[in-house]
Amino acid sequence: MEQFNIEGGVPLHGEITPAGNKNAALPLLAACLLTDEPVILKNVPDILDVKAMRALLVSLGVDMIPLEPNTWKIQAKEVRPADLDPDLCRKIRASILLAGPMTARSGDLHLPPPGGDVIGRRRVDTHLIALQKLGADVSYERTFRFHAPNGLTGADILLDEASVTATENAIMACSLARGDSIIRNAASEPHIQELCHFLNTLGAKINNIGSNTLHIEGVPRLHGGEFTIGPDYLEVVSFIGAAVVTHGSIRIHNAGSKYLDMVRLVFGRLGVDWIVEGEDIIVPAEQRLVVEKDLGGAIPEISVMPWPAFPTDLMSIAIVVATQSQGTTLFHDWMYPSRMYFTDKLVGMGAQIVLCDPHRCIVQGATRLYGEKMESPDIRAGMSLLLAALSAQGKSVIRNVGQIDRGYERVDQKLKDLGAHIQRE
Ligand SMILES: CC(=O)N[C@H]1[C@@H](OP(=O)(O)OP(=O)(O)OC[C@H]2O[C@@H](n3ccc(=O)[nH]c3=O)[C@H](O)[C@@H]2O)O[C@H](CO)[C@@H](O)[C@@H]1O
Ligand SMILES: C=C(OP(=O)(O)O)C(=O)O
Repeated sequence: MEQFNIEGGVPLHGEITPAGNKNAALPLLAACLLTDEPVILKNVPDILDVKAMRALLVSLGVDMIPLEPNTWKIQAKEVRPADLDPDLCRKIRASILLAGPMTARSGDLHLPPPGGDVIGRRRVDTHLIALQKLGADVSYERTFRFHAPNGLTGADILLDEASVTATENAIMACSLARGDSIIRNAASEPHIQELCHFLNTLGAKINNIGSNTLHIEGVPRLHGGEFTIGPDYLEVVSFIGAAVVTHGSIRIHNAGSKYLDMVRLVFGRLGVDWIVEGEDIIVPAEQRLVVEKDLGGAIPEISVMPWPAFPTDLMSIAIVVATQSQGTTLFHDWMYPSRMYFTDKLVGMGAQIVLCDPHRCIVQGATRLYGEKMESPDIRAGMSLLLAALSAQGKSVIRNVGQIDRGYERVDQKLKDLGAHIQRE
C-alpha cells in the first residue's frame, strides 16, 4: 500500500485546475447504460472510483474507449445483466447506481451490495423503495435482484430521505419509465443537477432541476450525446483549505464558484475568505483566522445538511481549518456515525479537540501541529490529514493513500506543483 511522506510548514503558492467531480462522473457513467448510442464524456476524473465503475460497466457489456486524457467514448450497445464481481461492487458506493439504469434498460440485474467509505451504516432502503414504486420486483439474499420484465411505470415517489444516490437511481429509472413521474424529497446536490442536465442532453424530459420536487416525463428511448463534467467542488474546497492552513496563496482555475455560496459562508465563520475572478478563485495569503462567534458571544456550530446547506463531505476539511483558527467551534455531523473518529489523529498532532460523541466535536484553535505517522481511514479524512501534515512542523507519513486516490486525481503532483514537499512511496 502506498504512502505519502510530507515535510510540513511550506506555504503553497501557484495555480491548479480541479478535476471533474467524482460524484457526478459516477452517476453519469452509470447513466450511459440507458442508451444504446455512443456518448462522449469529457473531464472524467482519473481516479480509482472511476476505474472501478469502468470495470463494472465493461462486465455489463459496455464499451469504454479513451479518446484523450479524461475523455471517454462510452457505448452500451447491448447490455447483459451479468453476475457482477462482489469485490468490485464492494469497492465503491456508486455500484448501487447500476440498479436504476439496468432495471429500466434490461429489466433484470443481480447486484452485490455496494461499498464505499466506511463511515457508518449506509442504508440502501430508499433506492429499493423508489424502484419498487416504479413497478420493479426487488429481493435481497446477500445480493440484490431487480426484476421488471415488462418495464417500469411512472409513479409519484416520495423518498423517505433525501438520499443523493437514491435520487440519482430514481431519476435514471423514471427517465425510461412509461408515463410521468414525480420524485419528492429529492436531493439536489450539484452532481444530481448535472445528472439531470446530462440526461436531458440525451433526450430525457426532466423538469424542476435543482429543486426537491422533480417532474419527469418518461421517454421510450434516449439517444447519444456529449457532455462535460463540471469541476469537483470538494477538491476545490480541499485546496482552499490546504492554502489557508499553510498560509499560502493560490489561484484555482475553473473553480465552479456558483456552488460555493454556503461553503463560503461557513468557512467565513472560521475567518477564511477568497476572491472570485471570473471562473477562478484566488485564495490570498493574508487571512485573519479568527472564529466568528454567534450573537452574544456564543460558540458557533457548524453542522451538515443536504444541499444547499453545508455538505458532510467537507466536514473533515473544515475541522482541520478550525485547528488553525483562533477560537472555539462545535462541529456536528448527524449523517454519518464514523466520520469524526479521525480527529484522534489530529489530537496526536497537537490539535485541541474534544470528541463529544460520534457525531460532535469541539475544536479549540489555533494550535501548532506536529508531524506524525498516520493511516488514511476514508477519502475525506485522508485528505484532511494531508492538509494537517502540510501545515504541521516536521515530517509526517500518511499510509493507505489509496483512500485519497479514490477521489482526488494526482493529488500529490498537484500539491508538488504548488511547492509542497510531498513524495509518494
Ligand atoms: C457516490 C456519492 O455520490 N456519494 C455521496 C452520496 O452518498 P449516498 O448517496 O450514499 O448518501 P445518502 O445521501 O444516501 O446519505 C448519507 C447519509 O445520510 C443519511 N441521510 C441522508 C439524507 C437525509 O435526508 N437523511 C438522512 O438520514 C443517510 O441515511 C446516510 O446515512 O451522498 C453523501 C451525502 O451527501 C456523500 O457523503 C457521498 O459522498
Ligand atoms: C463518502 C464519499 O464517497 P462514497 O459515497 O463514494 O463512499 C465521499 O466522496 O466523501
